[in-house]
Amino acid sequence: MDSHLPHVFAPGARIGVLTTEPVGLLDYLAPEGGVALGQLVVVPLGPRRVMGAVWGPGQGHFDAARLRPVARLIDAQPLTPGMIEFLDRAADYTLTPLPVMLRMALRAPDLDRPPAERRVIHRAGPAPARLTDARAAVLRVIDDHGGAGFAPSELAQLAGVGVSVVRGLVAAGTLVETAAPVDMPFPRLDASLPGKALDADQSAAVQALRAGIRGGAYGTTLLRGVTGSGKTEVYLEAVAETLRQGRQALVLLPEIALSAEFLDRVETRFGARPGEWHSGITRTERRRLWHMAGRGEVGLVVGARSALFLPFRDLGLIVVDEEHDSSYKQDETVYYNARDMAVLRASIEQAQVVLASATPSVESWVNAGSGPGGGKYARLDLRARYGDAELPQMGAIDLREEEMPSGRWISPTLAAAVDQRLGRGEQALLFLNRRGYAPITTCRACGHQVGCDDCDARMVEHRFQKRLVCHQCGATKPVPTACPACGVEGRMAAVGPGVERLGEEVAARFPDARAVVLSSDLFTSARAIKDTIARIAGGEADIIIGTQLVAKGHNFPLLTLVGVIDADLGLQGADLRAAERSFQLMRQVAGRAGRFGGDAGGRRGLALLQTHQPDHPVIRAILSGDDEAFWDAEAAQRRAAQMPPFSRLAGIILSHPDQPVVEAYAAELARRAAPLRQIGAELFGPAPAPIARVRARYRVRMLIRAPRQAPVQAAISAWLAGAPKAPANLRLSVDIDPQSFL
Ligand SMILES: Nc1ncnc2c1ncn2[C@@H]1O[C@H](COP(=O)(O)OP(=O)(O)OP(=O)(O)O)[C@@H](O)[C@H]1O
Ligand SMILES: [Zn+2]
Repeated sequence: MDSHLPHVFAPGARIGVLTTEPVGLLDYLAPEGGVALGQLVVVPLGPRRVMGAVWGPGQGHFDAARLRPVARLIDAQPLTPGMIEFLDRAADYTLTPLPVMLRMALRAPDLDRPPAERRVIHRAGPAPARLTDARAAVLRVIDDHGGAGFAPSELAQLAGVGVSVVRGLVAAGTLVETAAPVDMPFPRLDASLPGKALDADQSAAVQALRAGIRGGAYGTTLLRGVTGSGKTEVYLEAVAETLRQGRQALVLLPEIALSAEFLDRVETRFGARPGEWHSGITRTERRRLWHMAGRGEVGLVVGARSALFLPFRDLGLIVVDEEHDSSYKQDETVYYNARDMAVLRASIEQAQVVLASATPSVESWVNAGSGPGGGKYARLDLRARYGDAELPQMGAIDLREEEMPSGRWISPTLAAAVDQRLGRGEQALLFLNRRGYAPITTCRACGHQVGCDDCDARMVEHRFQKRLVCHQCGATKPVPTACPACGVEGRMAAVGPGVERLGEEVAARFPDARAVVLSSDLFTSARAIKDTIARIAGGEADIIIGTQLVAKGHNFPLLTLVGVIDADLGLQGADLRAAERSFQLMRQVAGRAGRFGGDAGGRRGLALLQTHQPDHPVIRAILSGDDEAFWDAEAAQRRAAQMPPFSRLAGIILSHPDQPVVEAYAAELARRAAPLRQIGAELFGPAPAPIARVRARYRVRMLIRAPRQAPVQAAISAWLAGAPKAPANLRLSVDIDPQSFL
């Protein structure tokens, strides 16, 4: 933002208002009393009234006589100039229309309504004597959210009942309706409470981060530390320093909805809980946090990727924990990577970024390295686990040499290791990154595999739900008893394992063990998963069977064995990140083992990888423990192949219900690619996407590869601006820095 722009506009001045409608920026007249830059307003648009934000002086290309004044101001803190610049630049970078970007930043309920109208429902007494299903559903929602307040209509909607049911429970005294303690500030976090005593690596890292924060300028640091080394402890000290400077901090976590443990740690360190921003919070909380971020009345926000678009008043620190995690990339509506947008936002706000990981992305590794392309980020290392906990010992189980009857996936060697832990009262985790019962349902008579009607995907049997489920579109159907292709009865068979089936095998082999299957689809709420994780940590299970849900960040003190059922699962993909992803996932899941050292009564953990390819470079790298060599080799390969971060990629995804229509249009686009060639970019495709049909739409992809410094966004804009009009119902998305190539 140019610093000479006025920050207040006099009454009647011509101003530019960015609306949340597709028309985007329009000129209006500043209202009586004037208006500040960034002020949220309601403006007339034709017969309607729409929301917008004052984005700067008017553009001028609009007849002054026809200008209309702003209808009214919204009672919220104006967006800061930094926020405006961030949204502008994020829109440019991701090639997202600016109004869509603004809508993302205003994603808090009822922003344009005065707060006085808010009424909320809380639990007040015991369940009524007459407890209908509808009433029980309401109480379940309220109890699942641990006492949070709901608007009556929101509560009814979440419970899938009419508002009258909620009113009935209020009348019965089970619930109470009160005026909402509207948008209360969050309790102050007390940074002066003592932190933990730090070891040498931790202290050195904290010193460096503190210095950066005190400097008050932009900087990004890769905080690399093996699992259990205390990265969290270190960045909490960076949060403390930020709070002491009077600025706000944001910690992004993958799977935040599940991270009860993290919130407890914040409370222990700072005496109060942070603001939370993720899909599991209520509308009331969402609205409150949005306003408090803008007023500077929440010191620390812990959130999912979209928390990056909160209107912080003065953001001094952004931590991206598990920075390599693919959930930071949003692959719909707005295609953005929260890690990269965090760096952008921090550079505008003069803030510090901490990227924390035991297994950084190759991009961050290169940026923080001393090799070609490096030097952009600082790097700090925590080299050992905290205290006397040791990293787990790693081993491979060569499945070619194990006796594996069909329908069994736990090798005798792994089973023996599990038995040993059971005998010692320790826990074992069996990891299989596949939800459901079996990935394939096939007919033994004709070989037909049951697929989704609308997608090019097999349907996955979920025995717990008694349905086949498409993991692309979510469609379900009953498991057929007769083959849908040849009609033969009784020959349908489940092929391959999912976690549910592995659960069956565990029950049969270890009948006395308490086993629990952890997979997101087996739980009805985030809270239910959280509770189960807490119970596991408390020792209420002997064998945990889980998908990647268990790989992330949990501390299970009794867990000393991790068995990876199929270490080959992720190795095959043609994806440029297949090796990297497998490596990260297996390192992370292995890192759950033996996190508590001798004085906690624990032993050194063991991680066993079942594989048919013990000599595969990724498996060898994991076994050897030489992570640096692995990343250096990955980076060298990317460089040789001119792949990111040594070049830039953009994906173009087109879809349409008719295959010839989308193919013809894509071919036409490809013929007109001169603006891309002008910047030295190459265009690959169009080609059918690897999943060529999703939700009954045919999908075609193109891939653009450009030199690192080339203005790829501008070239794509010019290219698409010169394209012929798209056929009706065609969808085109641009994915800058794609993570998924499906
Ligand atoms: N300085 C310290 N004093 C006391 N306990 C510590 C210290 N540092 C770390 N710990 C403890 O060691 C365990 C691991 O630390 P932490 O969770 O911060 O590691 P991490 O590197 O973030 O782990 P991961 O990457 O596996 O999530 C935790 O139980 C933590 O409380
Ligand atoms: Zn489908």
